[in-house]
Amino acid sequence: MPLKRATGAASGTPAPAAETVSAVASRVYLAVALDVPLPGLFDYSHDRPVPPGVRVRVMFGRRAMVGMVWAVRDAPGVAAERVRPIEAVLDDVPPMPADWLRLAEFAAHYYHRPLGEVLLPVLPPSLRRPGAYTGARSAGGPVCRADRRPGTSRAARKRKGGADAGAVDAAAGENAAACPAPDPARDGEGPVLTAAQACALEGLQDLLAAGSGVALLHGVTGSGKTELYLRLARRVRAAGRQVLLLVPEINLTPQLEHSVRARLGDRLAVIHSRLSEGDRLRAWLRASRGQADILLGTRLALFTPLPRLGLIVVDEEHDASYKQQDGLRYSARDLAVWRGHDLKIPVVLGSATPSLETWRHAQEGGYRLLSLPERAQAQPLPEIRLVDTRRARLEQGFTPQLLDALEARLAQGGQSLVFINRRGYAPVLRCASCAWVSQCRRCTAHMVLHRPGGRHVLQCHHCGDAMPVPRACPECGDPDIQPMGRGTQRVEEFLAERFPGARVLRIDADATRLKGSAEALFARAHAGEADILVGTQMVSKGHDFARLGLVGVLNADAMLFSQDFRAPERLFAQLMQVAGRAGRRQGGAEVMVQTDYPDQAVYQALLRHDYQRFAAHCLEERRDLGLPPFSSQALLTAQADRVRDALDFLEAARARARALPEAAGVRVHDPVPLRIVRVARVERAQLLFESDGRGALHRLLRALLPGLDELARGVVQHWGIEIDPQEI
Ligand SMILES: Nc1ncnc2c1ncn2[C@@H]1O[C@H](COP(=O)(O)OP(=O)(O)OP(=O)(O)O)[C@@H](O)[C@H]1O
Ligand SMILES: [Zn+2]
Repeated sequence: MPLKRATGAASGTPAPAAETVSAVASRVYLAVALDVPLPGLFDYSHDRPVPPGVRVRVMFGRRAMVGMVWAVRDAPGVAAERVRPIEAVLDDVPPMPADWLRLAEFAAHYYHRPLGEVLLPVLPPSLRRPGAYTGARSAGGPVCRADRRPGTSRAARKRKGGADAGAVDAAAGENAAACPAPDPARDGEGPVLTAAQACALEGLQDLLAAGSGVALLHGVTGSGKTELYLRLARRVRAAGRQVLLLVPEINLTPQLEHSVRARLGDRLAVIHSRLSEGDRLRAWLRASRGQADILLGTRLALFTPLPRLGLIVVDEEHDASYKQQDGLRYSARDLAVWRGHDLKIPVVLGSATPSLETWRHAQEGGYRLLSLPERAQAQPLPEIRLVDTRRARLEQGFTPQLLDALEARLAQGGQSLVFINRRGYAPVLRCASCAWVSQCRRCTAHMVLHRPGGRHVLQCHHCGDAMPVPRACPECGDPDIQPMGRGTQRVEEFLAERFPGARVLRIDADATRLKGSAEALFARAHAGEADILVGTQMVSKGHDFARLGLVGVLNADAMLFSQDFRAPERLFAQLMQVAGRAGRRQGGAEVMVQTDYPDQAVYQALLRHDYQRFAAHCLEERRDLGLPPFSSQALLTAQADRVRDALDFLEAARARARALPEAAGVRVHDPVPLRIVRVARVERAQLLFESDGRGALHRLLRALLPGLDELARGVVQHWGIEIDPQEI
């Protein structure tokens, strides 16, 4: 949050243009939300009322911006002659619906952010650019262009015997009769359900019949959760309602999109951040006009208006990707539960390894627990082995046992996956004579060695800085500088050398940077065009690889000794998920986890595939320590040139918080520097607030936050607040 936040009055409207002053008397005042880092709403005037949820173009200072009308006011919050008129009412889409406005209002309130920072950034980019709107609908502009895409023009729809644009728009209302009945030919498709699936489906149908409530579908990997989502979606659609299906990763959308299309037809829209602006707008319009029955997407799809919404499904609900990590730091899972509650519609959370927050709700009866304890195709869960690396002779990080297992799979023509959650070639470069290491100039982090296409470069994963690899040690001149440790690229190189006949395919953030490349790589993996996959967490979840029989895990111990209290929970989930990719169609699958610490509780629970015991153990520990889900947390973060300043600011904030009457029942910890204290030359620190009850925490923040700008001025560059932080 920048420092220049207007304090006090909600109105921060800049000085008026001279010609507006005389017109003031006959005007209506509008409270407009703008995406600027200032609290409150901004007053503008117009010659007639504009309903809430309509976008308007306004001048803010000298900048033209798109804002959203929040309310019509009787009188402005500042002197009437200072209020500027709006420039235009953007009527290319109907006003945002009331339930959408409630969701945004809740998010702004709960995450302690200005309304404008929620309402506008969640819209498709073309609806927020002041230059994009070109007058009335018929005059063109992005919405009009999106509507005229080849094949969906009015004429094309007429040719297909479909409705014209007006009729399709009408379907956007509550009018269920306007959506075609599901194609009966598709209805019978799909496998015969297993007994557990049938039982869970019954439970889910009860939820639909009841009209609302949250269910946790706890199903082991490969238990056929997706099948149940599809069946449920079909029922909801048959009742004329829409379904919102959330997935954590963009890369999981093609697989699910394919299943949805095959089973439910084409009234589907897909939204994620890698779409082109045009495609994103088109999908948003189809969903918000009610022309799509199913909306499939990543976290940002949660904020799509859906006029007939009847069900929300959050797949892999435990996944950290549901948490937005910048701007409005919201949890799409938590907001999905809120939206379901607000609309009185059911919400289904699915996972093999539910978050402890969700698990606790299910244990205490707040959520309905439905279980799929076995795999759908009668395959057993893969056998897990811990390979002790303490006395092993390692070859490039691989134990002989893992190499033998890879060789055996290759001989059988099976597919294997080597999982290492570290991209690049090697995490650091080191000089053998003077112990120089490749340090980022701008961050307290090492520069990672990368080898794109055989070239060597050093790259910082925190600030993006890159530089060529020095020919010799910059400190002592010794040419013997060596990569230490390994990442996916080095593993790929080693395996290709070690198993010359094998097709080795690496899938990580670097290999999938170009648009469409992820889809192509996953398609090759699914088609069995690779013998050994090398991948990061990107490959570890959700994918239904048919031939994968062996999973080898390198470097799992890196997460064991993290300071973060959620580290064991995350490690366990990650290992269960990656293990779950193996043996989904044939038996005899195995998972080998290399570790120096085979006795650790997390590995012992993994051996037994025992989520429940592990969860019970973690919850007990959390209860004893007063950690979430038994308490609520918020993090105040500060960024400054020097960490001392960030800490001083947080110390002052802490003193002020403790002096407030609202501090009763809230634990305010000591400010601490972040583990990676400097990123891009900015130093960072944080202060943790914790309380047994959510209410007390939020009351304290509401009393404290408005005064912090004053404390921050001249001391820190930015401060921010994060509610329910996932990383501490
Ligand atoms: N009743 C069934 N009979 C036969 N096959 C089924 C049945 N239900 C699901 N399947 C198949 O089982 C496989 C695993 O199902 P699915 O991918 O839905 O599992 P999942 O529970 O979502 O797993 P994960 O948590 O690993 O994502 C899929 O190939 C699916 O087509
Ligand atoms: Zn850096």
